Amino acid sequence: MLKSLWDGITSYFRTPAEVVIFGPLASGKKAIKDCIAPHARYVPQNEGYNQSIYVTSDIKFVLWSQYCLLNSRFKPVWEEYLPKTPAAAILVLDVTDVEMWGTIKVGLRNLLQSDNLRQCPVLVLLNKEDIADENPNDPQLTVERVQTDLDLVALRRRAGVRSAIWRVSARSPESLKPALDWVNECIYAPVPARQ
Ligand SMILES: Nc1nc2c(ncn2[C@@H]2O[C@H](COP(=O)(O)OP(=O)(O)OP(=O)(O)O)[C@@H](O)[C@H]2O)c(=O)[nH]1
Repeated sequence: MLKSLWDGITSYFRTPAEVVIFGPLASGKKAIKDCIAPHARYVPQNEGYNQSIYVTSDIKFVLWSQYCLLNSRFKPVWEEYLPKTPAAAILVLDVTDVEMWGTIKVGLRNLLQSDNLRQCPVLVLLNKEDIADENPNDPQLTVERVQTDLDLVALRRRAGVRSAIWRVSARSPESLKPALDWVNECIYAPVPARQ
């Protein structure tokens, strides 16, 4: 009883870890957030930039849609509105949206290399694998292609950050288990990034 009261008090004063979930429109960011933290509370925002915030007692989720990600002229916006030192960044892509990929990959690579995200762990989720599996002959993104186009290996080597990439489905919580373990580890057992 005393311990849970103490845990409650300390979590009230603790600064929540910030997790950025970003990606193109309708790729499944909210669905993924709902799998990670179904009871997180929505915090209404006054300003736009397609940002939504949800909080639990120890994590603040910042969800960003495509609007600002496509073009590096929005760099001042990323720099101002993205958390400065997020505990983890989760890029959610629709694995079936190959057409969109050609347009957004450069913007996303630049964003990952921005000062805000360059040194934080990056998890890429190729979401909606259930649809891709039902239509195996339709074009779909591969782990290798996304990894290469985003230069994830180079990013990891340069900044010493952790990165991972998985195909998942927000409709199948089992497929998300390794990804969620990874996020937990980033938040609760962080490895300091190289300067
Ligand atoms: N089949 C399938 N549908 C999914 C999956 N994930 C999300 N969806 C659906 O895709 C649509 C968009 O999902 P959201 O979670 O709202 O996507 P979002 O990226 O938060 O959307 P915006 O905030 O509008 O950019 C919804 O109809 C979801 O039910 C998935 O893994 N499989």
